[in-house]
Amino acid sequence: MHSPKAKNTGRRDGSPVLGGSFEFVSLTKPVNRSSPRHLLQRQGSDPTTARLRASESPLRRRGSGSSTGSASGQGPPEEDGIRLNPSLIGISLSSLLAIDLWLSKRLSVCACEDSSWGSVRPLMKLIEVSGHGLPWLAGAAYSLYKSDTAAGQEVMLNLLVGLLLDLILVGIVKAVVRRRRPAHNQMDMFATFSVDRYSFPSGHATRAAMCGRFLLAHLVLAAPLRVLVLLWVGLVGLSRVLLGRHNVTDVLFGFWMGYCQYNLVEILWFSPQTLQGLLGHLA
Ligand SMILES: CC(C)=CCC/C(C)=C/COP(=O)(O)O
Repeated sequence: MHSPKAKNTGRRDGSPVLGGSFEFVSLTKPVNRSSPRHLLQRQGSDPTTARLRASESPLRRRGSGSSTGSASGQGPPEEDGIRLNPSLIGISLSSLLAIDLWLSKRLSVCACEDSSWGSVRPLMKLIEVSGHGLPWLAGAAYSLYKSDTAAGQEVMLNLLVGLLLDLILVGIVKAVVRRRRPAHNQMDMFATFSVDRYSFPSGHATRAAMCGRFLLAHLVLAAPLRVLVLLWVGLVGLSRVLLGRHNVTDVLFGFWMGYCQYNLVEILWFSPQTLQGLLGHLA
């Protein structure tokens, strides 16, 4: 009788031949072997997923010098064994990541002057400046200084608070997640912080979403101007991907985060009384 563990008579590349005997691999227990076949399974049988894991995983990037066990012939460590169990969430996440990378690469048509839409790059960079933190901070501070009504000062002060909060929160998430910017990005942005070498989430997208909501809620704008604000928010997000600065998920998460940040600004809202109290404490 054939044993399920009978010698593999598959092809040289490790794939089984129809009619030959098959080896059964436990999906519930880590396999402690390091044959090329199992290494392939560990990377994901789909070559795209395998490549993605190698290029995306921070563990692999940061710990390239660390032993995975397989290279030293000791077999994969426990952690790798766990990856053998393909959960639905795991598969969905890697598929989403694969689509994200593929789509982002396809859409990065202004990543450099030689790209297919390279001539539009200056316009995209102009949109980038319109969503940069510096002009927004300077604009809000100037408006606060120039405003001669209490209501105007209150709104501008809270916009300033929101912008600072945005810089801090985005900085924290970028430093924690540490997702590198796409390889095709040219790092030629002006005035960046060190965390801005990371791409998740897009700071421009969070700012655009938060400021967009802020403007719509606190400025009395005619309908065409409201549409323009929404259009600007969308264009800032799109330009991040077209310029090759971000992957699509960086921008989508950025929009969501910026949307939530506005809620936080509303919760923290500084009234003139709170402000006077704070200033009184400081004086
Ligand atoms: C120097 C100041 C005040 C802000 C930096 C703004 C900036 C360059 C953010 C990076 O945005 P992305 O994450 O969208 O590339």
